[in-house]
Amino acid sequence: MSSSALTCFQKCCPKVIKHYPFNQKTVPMDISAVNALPYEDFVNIFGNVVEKCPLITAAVWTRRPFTSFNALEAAINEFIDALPESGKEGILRCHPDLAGKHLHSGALTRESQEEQTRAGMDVLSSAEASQMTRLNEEYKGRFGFPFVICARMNDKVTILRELSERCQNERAAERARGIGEVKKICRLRLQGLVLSDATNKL
Ligand SMILES: NC(=O)N[C@H]1NC(=O)NC1=O
Repeated sequence: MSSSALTCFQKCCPKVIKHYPFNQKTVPMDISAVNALPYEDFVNIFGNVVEKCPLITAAVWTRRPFTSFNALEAAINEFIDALPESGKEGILRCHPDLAGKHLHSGALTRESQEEQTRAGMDVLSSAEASQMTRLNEEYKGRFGFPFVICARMNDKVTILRELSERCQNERAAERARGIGEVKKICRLRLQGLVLSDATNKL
């Protein structure tokens, strides 16, 4: 972070600054602190609100100033909605499998690791783990992109049920459904970084 931006950010949000660097967990900042961030810091902080898609964050930076948390979220969602279907599928392909090999090897992003662990993906019985692997493969074979669901809004029972049911859908419906889940994941990740609008109007 440049020194002028750091000073500005310190003024805006003194509680957050002690948590620098930002790739670690931080106290949520207010929207004026978000608007004061230079491009590099903005991408460092928000680059993974859509899993492994910092391009989205980089593009959305040009939409500042954001009037509120909801405006920031809306800018991200509008960017996603404007993508061609191939771009939306690309976003889905950036997501790791639920309960996949990377969960146990520690190769997931911090956010994904936390979400999957919270949903109990790391403590599946061997029967559940085999079912998950089989259905994940079936899903990818049918659609050409991985099954995506907001793990923090589900548990292992609902995830397995949804995975099994959604394998039966049409590709376009599943693409739209997966993108809807990406937006839910994004909203929850943003809530960990930015104060919500009740406390946060410009
Ligand atoms: N495949 C998939 O849904 N992955 C994810 N879902 C979620 O909430 N975090 C993820 O990494």
